[in-house]
Amino acid sequence: MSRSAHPAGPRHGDVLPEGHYQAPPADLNALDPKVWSRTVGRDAEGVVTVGGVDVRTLAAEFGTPAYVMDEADFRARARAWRDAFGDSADVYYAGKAFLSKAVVRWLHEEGLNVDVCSSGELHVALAAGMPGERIALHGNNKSVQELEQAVKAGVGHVVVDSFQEIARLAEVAGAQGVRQPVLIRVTVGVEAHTHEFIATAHEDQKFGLSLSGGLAAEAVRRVLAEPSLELRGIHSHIGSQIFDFAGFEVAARRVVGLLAEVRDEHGVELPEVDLGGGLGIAYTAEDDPREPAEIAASLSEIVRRECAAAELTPPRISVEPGRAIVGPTAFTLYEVGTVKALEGLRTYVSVDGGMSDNIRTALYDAEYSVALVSRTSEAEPMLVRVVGKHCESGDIVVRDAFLPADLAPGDLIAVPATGAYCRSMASNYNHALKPPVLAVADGSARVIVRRETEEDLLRLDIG
Ligand SMILES: Cc1ncc(COP(=O)(O)O)c(C=O)c1O
Ligand SMILES: N[C@@H](CCCC[NH3+])C(=O)O
Repeated sequence: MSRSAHPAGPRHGDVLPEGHYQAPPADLNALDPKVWSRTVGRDAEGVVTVGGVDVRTLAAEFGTPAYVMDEADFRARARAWRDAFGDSADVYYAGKAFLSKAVVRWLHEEGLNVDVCSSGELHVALAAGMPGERIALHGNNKSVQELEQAVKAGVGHVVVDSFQEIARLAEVAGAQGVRQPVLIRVTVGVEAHTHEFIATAHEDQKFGLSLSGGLAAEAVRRVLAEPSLELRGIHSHIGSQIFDFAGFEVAARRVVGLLAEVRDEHGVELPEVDLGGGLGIAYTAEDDPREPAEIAASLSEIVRRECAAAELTPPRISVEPGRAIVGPTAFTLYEVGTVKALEGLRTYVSVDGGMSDNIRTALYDAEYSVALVSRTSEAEPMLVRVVGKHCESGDIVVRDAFLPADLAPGDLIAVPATGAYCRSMASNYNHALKPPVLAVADGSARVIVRRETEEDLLRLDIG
């Protein structure tokens, strides 16, 4: 393995091109616990280990790129959410962040529920043994078939999102002779401080029924009029990767406002409120997420206070964290293929994956960090852009970061905090094969989602 330096790459102190980067970290070998999962560390030789297994062994045994998930960390985060809310609330893990049978089993064991938003996710949750009543079904355009499957599975909640869906679900539930519990998804009119594509509570978007426009109140009337539907409560999800709690505060106030209106108009006190997910995690050292206990205390207090003001019995709360549970538990392991220093600009480090295994940088301008993990290095910091191998110049994994200047082909690097919305949003662009997900714990690693193969691609392509 060559260890050539790249003297043309920018150095700390140079006038650097415009970008999102921060100053280089004091120690490039350090692994900031903010962005790396709990069991990550370096062994005596400086190789990064997770769950007691070193990354060189993982790469040799399972290949790269690979998503490496720290099972103990996943379970601990799931438990922390469960314990933070205790028996007074329900925690639904948002399966869209990442769903596999192993993960569903861990959630089941740790006492969490699951939210799904397609028949595919529903199928995986059921196949892994999650009881139907601990599953909630979301979606702004659920098909009749999806509704039929969900009702048949006895899902605990269908979260209805349109007038048409209320009518469709009523028919489906009626046909199966079931009274289906539902929540109504409302848009509370909050401008959440996050990327436009992942904000979901402002008025001008596809999700939910607006409170201010009266659609939510009309949805309540329609659900109450359907004998095959049981209105359990109201659902609000304001967006994703949110740090500013003010949005949740406004959302909770407005949702409780609707509960009071429903009581006044229909004489019914709805027993449940779901405040969705969306809590931010640290992708870089600049991010400061809140602990579940603090979040639980704030949300419960807001709902309690608003209910007291409206003279309502506080409803049972549910929340739907996805990213906040799975995001920090995994990193993506890549092998460096080429290192190209551009005089006066930056150094491009190409890895063996890219936008097909992490679309978030291209899609949301998301920021990530990166570290050399197969060894330590005392070389000076070099400003890099980590890019993939796709036929696309926007194929960027980490826009701006620092890696040691002696980085070379064959080195392993890892991008932390890729547990959420990376494997679940992976694509086959350029007929890339989706990487495996490895679960590592107690000194051993196993494949929980296998790597795709070229046969998989050809099996779909029936000529
Ligand atoms: C309805 C709903 N619940 C929960 C989530 C999970 O969000 P996050 O992974 O940001 O916690 C989402 C995604 O934003 C969502 O749309
Ligand atoms: N996929 C998004 C979040 C959307 C969440 C689902 N409503 C992300 O990667 O951040």
